[in-house]
Amino acid sequence: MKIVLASKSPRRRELLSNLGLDFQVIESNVEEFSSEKHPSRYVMDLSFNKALLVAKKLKEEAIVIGADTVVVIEDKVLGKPKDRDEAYIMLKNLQGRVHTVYTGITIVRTKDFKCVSDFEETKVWIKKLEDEEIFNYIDTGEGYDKAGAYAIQGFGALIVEKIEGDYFNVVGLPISKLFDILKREFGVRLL
Ligand SMILES: Cc1cn([C@H]2C[C@H](O)[C@@H](COP(=O)(O)OP(=O)(O)OP(=O)(O)O)O2)c(=O)[nH]c1=O
Repeated sequence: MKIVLASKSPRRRELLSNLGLDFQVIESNVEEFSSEKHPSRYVMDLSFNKALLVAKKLKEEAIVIGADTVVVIEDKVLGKPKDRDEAYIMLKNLQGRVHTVYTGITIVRTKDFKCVSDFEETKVWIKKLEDEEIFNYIDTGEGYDKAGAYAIQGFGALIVEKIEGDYFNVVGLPISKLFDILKREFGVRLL
């Protein structure tokens, strides 16, 4: 069965490639908007929009995977920072505290448009940071296209104290949950 990743994220691509999976990438370029208020429903809704848009364009039989990641602190949902000031505000808010990373995933089968959505959540503790450290971190440039303005897989590893839950979920794709769904709901076995 052909597998399509509906994402422009190089991280998601790399995580799937690491598993030796043969798949195609088609960006969805969908507008990232959802009226859902709860983070878990919000990320599932956006992942659904991404996967469905790509699935509708395909002529052949395939399984399409969409995902969306946000950082949530108290009731605030943080996406990607639009500039340096916003990155600073996000990191200042995250430092010295715990937050939750939510990733929603949706799998759509083009044959019958069976859709399954789920989400994963991981708690992340960021160390207390001096302003100088925050600015130096922003200057690495790696946080701009990442939810919450940091990348745990890069220099961000230096500012993370600990996590509770799936690491890959923070990077943007909860691989273990994804394969459970592929096996259970679509009969796709990878092991
Ligand atoms: C918190 C965190 C997020 N991220 C990334 C994962 C996601 O790619 C990104 C959140 O943006 P998303 O909107 O989820 O994804 P995207 O725009 O990169 O790609 P697409 O919509 O095409 O699938 O933040 C990290 O890489 N490391 C981290 O530590």
